[in-house]
Amino acid sequence: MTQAAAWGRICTDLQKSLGHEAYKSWIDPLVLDCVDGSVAKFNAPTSFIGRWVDRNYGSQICAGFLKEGVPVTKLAFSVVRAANVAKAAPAQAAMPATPSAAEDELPGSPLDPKYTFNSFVVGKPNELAHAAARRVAENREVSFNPLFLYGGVGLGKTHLMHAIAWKLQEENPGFRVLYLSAEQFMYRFVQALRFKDMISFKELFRSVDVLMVDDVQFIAGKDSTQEEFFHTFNALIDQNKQVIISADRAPGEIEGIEDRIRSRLQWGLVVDLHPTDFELRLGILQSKLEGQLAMHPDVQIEEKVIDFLAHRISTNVRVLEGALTRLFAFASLVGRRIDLDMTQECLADLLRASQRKVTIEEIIRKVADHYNLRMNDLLSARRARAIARPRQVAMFLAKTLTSKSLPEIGRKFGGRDHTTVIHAVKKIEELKHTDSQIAEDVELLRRMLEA
Ligand SMILES: Nc1ncnc2c1ncn2[C@@H]1O[C@H](COP(=O)(O)OP(=O)(O)OP(=O)(O)O)[C@@H](O)[C@H]1O
Repeated sequence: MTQAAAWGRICTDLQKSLGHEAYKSWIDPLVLDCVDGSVAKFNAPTSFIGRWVDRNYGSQICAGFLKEGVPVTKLAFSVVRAANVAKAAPAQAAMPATPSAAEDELPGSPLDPKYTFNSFVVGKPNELAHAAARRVAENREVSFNPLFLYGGVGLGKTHLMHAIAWKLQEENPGFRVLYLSAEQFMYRFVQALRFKDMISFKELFRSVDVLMVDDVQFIAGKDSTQEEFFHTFNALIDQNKQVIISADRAPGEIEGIEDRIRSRLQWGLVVDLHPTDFELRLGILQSKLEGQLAMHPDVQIEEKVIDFLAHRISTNVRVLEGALTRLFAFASLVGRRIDLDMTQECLADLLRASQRKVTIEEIIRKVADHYNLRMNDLLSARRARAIARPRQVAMFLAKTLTSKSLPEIGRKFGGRDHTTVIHAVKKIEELKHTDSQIAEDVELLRRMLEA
């Protein structure tokens, strides 16, 4: 089987799962160059498209390759400008030029049809950001200007931005809504400078009804781009045109931007998307599960897997989504039902990476609380069983839940020798099999510490 044929079939699946619009905007412009080891190398018309695909569809594409028997774990993108893409296409016969051409005509970034308010799951951590986004999208009156949305990686900023853009266009046909990344803003600006076309650039950006700039932290440290952005921003706000900005941190925390810009960004409403909680992750997984089940009707999944994922993968929603995609691709490939064993086997790397880092201090505190002791008791030289046993439990947990060496653990427990730690670990290993109370205590503490 050739790589091109495999990629062709992956494209067919992607077209079905993403829908025509998203496929045309993001996947169609890519050309598979080759698969080199575990890396699939693509040519893309812009680095933005490459990064977007990697972030949003990377795990789905890797899962597609896996299903085709090609163990790809990473994607790499080289920028090949529109005119050269077709020439540089050994693996894909015909390369439609539409998206790159379209990109030249339209200054905005394409919107993903999947990112709507309907598909956005609301929970406590994002309810304010969601409410503000809806208000701006549904109200004709400009209420907060600018609306500044910020939050950590993969928490749904871009999803909300696209949802606003879709809603604005739906409610106000003919409205000029311009959505683009800060990187694209810079790219347009540099092009305008290069081709001495600043007048058209300024006219274009000042003629929109709504300007939406994603990932604005990108312009930090880029002085001329900032300057131009500031003028565009001011001109639009002065005309009472809505401006919506997103970033990975609050305006006050973006280093490398001028104070006047920072203060202007804070004029309107600044809202953040907090890290997800268990309930929100569960809700998101359940909504994404429907899509996976529709795509893989042959695959069955045990309900507790969803709970397990929501519990264990708390880093960000993109990783959570990627985990589900990978599980379904794997299950469909091997024809097995998704249960906890398969989940742990298939997602071992993700689960390891998202495991919370537990510190020895936390362990000592939790164990002391659990046995109604003071932390100092565990660090002391006292040998009474009521203190020595909990101390051994704490040492055992320090060895199994952290990557600290035996001497380091000994030092943290009141300067003990590493042989004392070895003895404690062995003792608790034994007692776990013979003393059900100890086994229960260790399990309970482990869960509390890893939660
Ligand atoms: N509340 C939510 N409901 C449904 N899907 C969500 C939610 N939050 C995030 N997602 C999904 O998680 C993925 C990542 O979200 P998105 O790209 O919007 O994150 P981001 O905050 O813009 O990340 P980055 O900081 O990397 O730019 C997307 O597929 C998005 O649909």
